[in-house]
Amino acid sequence: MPVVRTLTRTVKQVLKSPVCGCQTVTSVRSIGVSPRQVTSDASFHSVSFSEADHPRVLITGGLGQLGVGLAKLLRKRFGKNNVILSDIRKPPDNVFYSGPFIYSDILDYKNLREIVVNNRITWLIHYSALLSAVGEANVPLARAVNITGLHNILDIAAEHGLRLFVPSTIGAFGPTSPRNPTPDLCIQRPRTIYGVSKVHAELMGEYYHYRYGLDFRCLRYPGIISADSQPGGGTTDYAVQIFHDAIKTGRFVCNLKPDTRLPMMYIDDCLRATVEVLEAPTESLTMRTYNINAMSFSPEELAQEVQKHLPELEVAYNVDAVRQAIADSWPMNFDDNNARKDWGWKHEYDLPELVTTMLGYLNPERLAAQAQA
Ligand SMILES: NC(=O)C1=CN([C@@H]2O[C@H](COP(=O)(O)OP(=O)(O)OC[C@H]3O[C@@H](n4cnc5c(N)ncnc54)[C@H](O)[C@@H]3O)[C@@H](O)[C@H]2O)C=CC1
Ligand SMILES: CC(=O)[C@H](N)C(=O)O
Repeated sequence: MPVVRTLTRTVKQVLKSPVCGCQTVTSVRSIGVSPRQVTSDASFHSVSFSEADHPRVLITGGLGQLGVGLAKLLRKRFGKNNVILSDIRKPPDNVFYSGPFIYSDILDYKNLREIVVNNRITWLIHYSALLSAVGEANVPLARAVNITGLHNILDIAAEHGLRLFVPSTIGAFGPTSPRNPTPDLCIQRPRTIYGVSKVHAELMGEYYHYRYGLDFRCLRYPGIISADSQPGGGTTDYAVQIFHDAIKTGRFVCNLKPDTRLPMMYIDDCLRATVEVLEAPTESLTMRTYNINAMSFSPEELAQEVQKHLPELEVAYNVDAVRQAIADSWPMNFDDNNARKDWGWKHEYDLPELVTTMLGYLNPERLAAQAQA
């Protein structure tokens, strides 16, 4: 009975929480006899009113394709020092000097908890993961990072009353899911460790939400395309590489078949969606995991669009069997009507806009001028 009372109290506290998610709740790991227990009212600093206005954000796995861009966006909104990037890799100079950075291995529960406590974190954005292709190449590591790491994140978020964002992916669906289009709720039987771990994250996050009142928010991202950051080993990476090769060598060898259609999105739309769902009023969220989408195309269609700007571009195909099998099991089109209806999701970049923007950004003259500035 005391456990039930604690949980009921926890849920009530969370429901009463302010927008920044600055409430403190009882440790989930402490529900048993965990030595990791901290008291629910542990408070090491007094928080002034103006500081409490903004969330204090920690981004895990922040040195990958998406983290640095998200930190930049959030720092503009909440102030440089309110957003901490973390990773297990060494940050390049430009990242290190642009705002707070901290080493954090998500497999180290105590270290993670210390960072959250010492920095009075209120929003946790959990980007650490091994993506689809690298995950298949090292299943034990993918299982550890994507599943054990997530357990640490969930417990710390619940224990400290954080608002938790964990991205999922089109890869959370499999060959038995409806593929054209794929709705939010349908069969999910992915055949990659990456997909399995993301379905696990969706379900565990939702379970912690309903069981412990955790403010869990999750978007299923399509393949993300960015100019100033490199993808980390996924199946959709070709859609970034084509731009670099088109400009550098005028020749691109694609590792997927020409007609492999997948949902895709420009990074600015992805990061904006992330901020929007994080800021959405609780009552607008009828679900905790949403599909979001912008466009769908095949390598052939993308190449044709790039060739409108760079007609000399030559494209050849050398199919990678692992990536092709993964892509063939993923959605071709993504149904994101619930996100549009509930919290007003609207993409800004379609295929022509994406290609113009990517080529404009990677224009050698622009990059040279930027390097000199
Ligand atoms: N980029 C994309 O196209 C998509 C990304 N996502 C999700 O968005 C999130 C971010 O994606 P990206 O930035 O593209 O990933 P990425 O692979 O580029 O970066 C992941 C980061 O996690 C870090 N990491 C690995 N092990 C770690 C550990 N033990 N502790 C702390 N950090 C660790 C890596 O050092 C890396 O910097 C991931 O969860 C991914 O699944 C979802 C769908 C599409
Ligand atoms: C779509 C994703 O989740 C990622 N880019 C991958 O291809 O693994």
